Formats: sequence, structure tokens, C-alpha cells
Amino acid sequence: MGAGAHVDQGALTLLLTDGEPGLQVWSAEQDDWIDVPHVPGVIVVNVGACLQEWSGGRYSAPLHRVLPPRGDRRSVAFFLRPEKGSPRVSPGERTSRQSWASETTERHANA
Ligand SMILES: O=C(O)CCC(=O)C(=O)O
Ligand SMILES: [Fe+2]
Repeated sequence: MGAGAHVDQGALTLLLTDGEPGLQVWSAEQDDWIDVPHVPGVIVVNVGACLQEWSGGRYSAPLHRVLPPRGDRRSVAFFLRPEKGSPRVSPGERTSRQSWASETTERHANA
């Protein structure tokens, strides 16, 4: 199954993939999608919208997607994130991890 362009909602995502291609990350520099290489045994660490917010933008949550795979594709993701619906304090405002993720995805889309 594929996944549309998004940023992960939480703080960190740890991802194991099986080598079947599909995962891509957006490169503003290249103005294009880039395949995330599969390296056996390597765990992909992805910054999510919460960590971006907490770090004041020092770490940025990358826009990524998963193309519909041609064959069987399996991935295992561990999401480190605040409990659903729990409010988080960011400088000056109170907002939820979901709205950070939507805002960040939107910002990427309009960049
Ligand atoms: O399956 C993948 O490689 C990534 C999935 C993903 O981006 C997600 O679950 O947030
Ligand atoms: Fe994701």
C-alpha cells in the first residue's frame, strides 16, 4: 500500500523496510522526489512535526510519501509521539501534534 505526501505527526519514527522500493523524500533543493535507499539492517530515523516544533525548527520534519508498490512490500514503523489528542505547548501557543503535522505538510506543499 502506498501513502500520500505527509510529514509524520510525532517526534520520531523508526522505520525498517524490506528493500521493495517506494519510499521517497521531497528535496526542495532538487525540486523533486528522491528514493530513500534501502540498506539492509539500517533503520531509517525520521523527524516528525512535534520534534520540529520542540526544536524551534532546528530539526525539520521531511515531507515523504510511499509510491504504490509493484510487488509485495512490508515495512515496520515505530512512532514515538505524544498521546493522541494531548495538547503540547509551543512558544506562544497551545496546539496539537496533528495540527503541527498538517501545517508542516501544508507549508511544504506551498513552498
Ligand atoms: O512504509 C514506509 O516506508 C513509510 C510509511 C510512512 O511514511 C508512515 O507510516 O508514516
Ligand atoms: Fe510517514
